[in-house]
Amino acid sequence: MLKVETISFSYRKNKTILNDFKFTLQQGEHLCVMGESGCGKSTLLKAIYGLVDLNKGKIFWKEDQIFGPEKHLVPGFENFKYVAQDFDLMPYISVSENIKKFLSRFYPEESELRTQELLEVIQMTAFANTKVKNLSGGQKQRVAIARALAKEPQLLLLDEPFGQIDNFKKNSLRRNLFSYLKEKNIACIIATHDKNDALSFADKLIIIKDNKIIENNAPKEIYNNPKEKYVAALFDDVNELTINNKKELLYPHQIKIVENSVLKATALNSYFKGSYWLIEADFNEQKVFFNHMIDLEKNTEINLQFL
Ligand SMILES: Nc1ncnc2c1ncn2[C@@H]1O[C@H](COP(=O)(O)OP(=O)(O)OP(=O)(O)O)[C@@H](O)[C@H]1O
Repeated sequence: MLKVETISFSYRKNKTILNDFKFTLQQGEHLCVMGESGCGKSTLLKAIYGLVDLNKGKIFWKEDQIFGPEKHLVPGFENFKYVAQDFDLMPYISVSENIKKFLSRFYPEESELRTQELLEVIQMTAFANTKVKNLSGGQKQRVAIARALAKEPQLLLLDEPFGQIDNFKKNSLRRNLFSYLKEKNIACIIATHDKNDALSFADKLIIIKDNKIIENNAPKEIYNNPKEKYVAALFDDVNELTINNKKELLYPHQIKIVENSVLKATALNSYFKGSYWLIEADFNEQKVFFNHMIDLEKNTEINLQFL
């Protein structure tokens, strides 16, 4: 189990990046970390892996304390694997060889089987013999994940793991990888901007704002009861409306057009989203965004209902 005990960290004096961060994670659990760019997601992963020296607090994995480079000369904690945004692969050898480098040379048959298994997880079997230098950014990212899994870690730290992968591949890869991790009971912490990583695959979600953890809960709870616009906006376009002198946060799917209502609005723009349209409208001089099956002409008068 991971215990992050009230840690603080800054790269420079007077600029705290992680301010009193505190949370736990059980073996096999998946945690997503979200927050605006520069809020400290990558720094948190580095701190957990032992790549920085904390100003305050302690981190434990089970009974072992994780130390930074001052006390632990070989960077990184041995039971963890960290896939950073720059993947650090060996460019002049093949995809298979990159994975095998991390497996035992003394058991070539097992090593081959394990490599095949991991190639399937990252959907790169067809590229087994391709040199890494000839891969795209997204393919390199997948090889880096496979390499991190070669010697099964107890905790996998992933920084924007699908950032360079196209949507088509991303969804099936995500399903593959996270079910593989669950099957092997490998805990995972993912720094991400992608709500799908959090909503569909994480057991827990942490949200960072102004260098502090402002949410730590099940993703569904945070999504359904966002405390503030910052939180809701990580998931979707969000409307912050003043209704009867009270501020309300509504996602676009929580507003719909009805035949009659006292809530009058005027359509301004329609944006095609594939299976629906996102309508921008004026509601009492406030902008509202909501989903609708068809597009609306500019200046169409509409009646709204808030769900
Ligand atoms: N090596 C460093 N030295 C000094 N400051 C740094 C260093 N690395 C990051 N920072 C600063 O620390 C803050 C947090 O950076 P970090 O990379 O952790 O953010 P992030 O949430 O992962 O961002 P993104 O979503 O854009 O990847 C930023 O203000 C960044 O400029």
